[in-house]
Amino acid sequence: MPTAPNLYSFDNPTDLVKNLRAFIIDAQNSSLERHDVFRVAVSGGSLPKTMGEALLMKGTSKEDTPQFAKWEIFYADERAVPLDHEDSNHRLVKEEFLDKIPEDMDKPTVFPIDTKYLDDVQEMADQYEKTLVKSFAARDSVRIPMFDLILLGCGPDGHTCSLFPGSPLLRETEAWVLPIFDSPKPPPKRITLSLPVASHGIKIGYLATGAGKKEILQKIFDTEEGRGLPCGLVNEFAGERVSWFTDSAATEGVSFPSRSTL
Ligand SMILES: O=C1O[C@H](COP(=O)(O)O)[C@@H](O)[C@H](O)[C@H]1O
Repeated sequence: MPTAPNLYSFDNPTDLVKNLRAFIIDAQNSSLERHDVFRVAVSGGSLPKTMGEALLMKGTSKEDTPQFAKWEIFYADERAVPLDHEDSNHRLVKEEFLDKIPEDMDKPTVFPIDTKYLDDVQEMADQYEKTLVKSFAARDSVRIPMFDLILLGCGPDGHTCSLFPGSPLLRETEAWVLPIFDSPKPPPKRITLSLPVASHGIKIGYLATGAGKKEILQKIFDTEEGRGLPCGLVNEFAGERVSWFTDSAATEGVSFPSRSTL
């Protein structure tokens, strides 16, 4: 029976960024100790900017510094658009984070979608799953890949990755990566990690800030209905492995207990 997720609520953006950084570096250090690689799945939306700010802060020691040469970055979801398109999650991650890594630091290995398959999202999802199989199954012979860290966002309707409320995709138990042909939020064609994979990280971090997230956080943390939304399901399956990084504007009115230190 998984225990409850951690809900962190910070009074100012600096504290949030510092704590998010500590959370990511801690996940990195234990992964490198365990298997000398750090496999991370990242989302688009509001996450890449804050993730960039957190990771590009100067470290105070080797233990407090990202070892990007050992990082493998995958996408928790991606839109079926060219990599430089304004809707591309990869473009966001590149502009907000990858392009800003100082010259004297190593660069992570990044796995964007193969844009050869923009017109065939089923094939795009299958090919992306093969990319994951190469990195995970070959080394660990696993049934469901376990990322060292999954960084997620929460839409105002409770969607996470590109798993939307009420979607039949939420019932998937076998596939690792799924195609979406008719996303309720544009663009319609996307690929996404399936729910079993998205909730199977050693650590899972959510970023949800601002008054625009207030209603949905209240629903997810305080109501039965919210526990059935995609973000609520990740909370339920992963329990204490999930940590939410939020601010006071987003948690105003949430009864579920929050903390302001890791
Ligand atoms: O469509 C998407 O939205 C979610 C949530 O975005 P946010 O801006 O509300 O944080 C995001 O996590 C996902 O990657 C993206 O494709």
